[in-house]
Amino acid sequence: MTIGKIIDGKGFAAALRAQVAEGVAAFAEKTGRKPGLAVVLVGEDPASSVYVRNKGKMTLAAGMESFEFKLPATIGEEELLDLIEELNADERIDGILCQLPLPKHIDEASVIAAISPDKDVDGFHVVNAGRLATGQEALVPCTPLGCIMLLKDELGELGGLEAVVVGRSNIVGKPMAQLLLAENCTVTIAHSRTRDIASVVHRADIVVAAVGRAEMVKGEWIKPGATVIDVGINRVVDTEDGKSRIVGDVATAEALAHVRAITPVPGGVGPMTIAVLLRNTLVAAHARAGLPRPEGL
Ligand SMILES: Nc1nc(=O)c2c([nH]1)NC[C@@H]1CN(c3ccc(C(=O)N[C@@H](CCC(=O)O)C(=O)O)cc3)C=[N+]21
Repeated sequence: MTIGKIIDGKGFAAALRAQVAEGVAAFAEKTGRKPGLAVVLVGEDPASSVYVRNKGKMTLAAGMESFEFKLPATIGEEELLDLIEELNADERIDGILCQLPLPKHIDEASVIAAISPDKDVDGFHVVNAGRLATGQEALVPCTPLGCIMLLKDELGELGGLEAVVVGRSNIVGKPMAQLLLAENCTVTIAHSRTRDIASVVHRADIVVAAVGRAEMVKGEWIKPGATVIDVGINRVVDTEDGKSRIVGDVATAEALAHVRAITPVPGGVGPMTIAVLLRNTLVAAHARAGLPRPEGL
């Protein structure tokens, strides 16, 4: 039995960050300032804290300015909205990311709506979602854009291919479907109410799994030769050694016998998300400075 290729998302992300760093240097040369990214973290979730720290490090490594705001979980919505207003008005800041999920007493939609669309490097604002859906220039959500970059690198032209996105979230599934459509794929979104999901997935040349359920997509669902992008990051406890590890939404070991190529977890889509965040911040900085989009990004 042949075995598929494992896509090196980690390596691709490192190359993208290096490319962003070059663009940052050129931007600083032209404008006399560095692009700036503000990350807002509400509450103490340890996994989120680690992730925010990594983002801060990589932001600095790319030559940008990093602004971190750690707020207590008890902060009121008004106070958070006031901070976002300050960040919107701060000329040093090109990108604002408010880490989700937020505590239950804060309305996420209101917080996202408060971020200036021009600084919305997550691409979560309805203005950016609408621009993406209507084919206008937009800030595009980092994870789906990273997935498209990996797919184009692996497959070249995507036009005419059958793509199935499993999951319909606003942050991954829906924008992923829009991006695949913009690449002229035939796009299906499957979800928890889809009937016979196995046979829907089996049609696909491209499968993007973004449901947040550990190893839910089985190997035999995959059409031979399909390319699989696994967006899931699920922490599971190993029944054998009791240690926790991270697995994707795809049963990778099974799928490997069927795929042309597949992203691993970890080391696949996750690192791309952060690299694209830096890319989006550089793109936002150019737009805010009235400069054309940096080439090749
Ligand atoms: N407004 C907002 N924007 C986000 O983009 C956002 C968010 N909120 N909330 C949390 C999720 C999670 N997220 C990850 C990004 C990279 C990795 C990553 O780099 N993972 C590595 C390491 C995994 C590990 O070992 O923990 C990997 O997959 O190889 C993981 C998770 C962005 N998020």
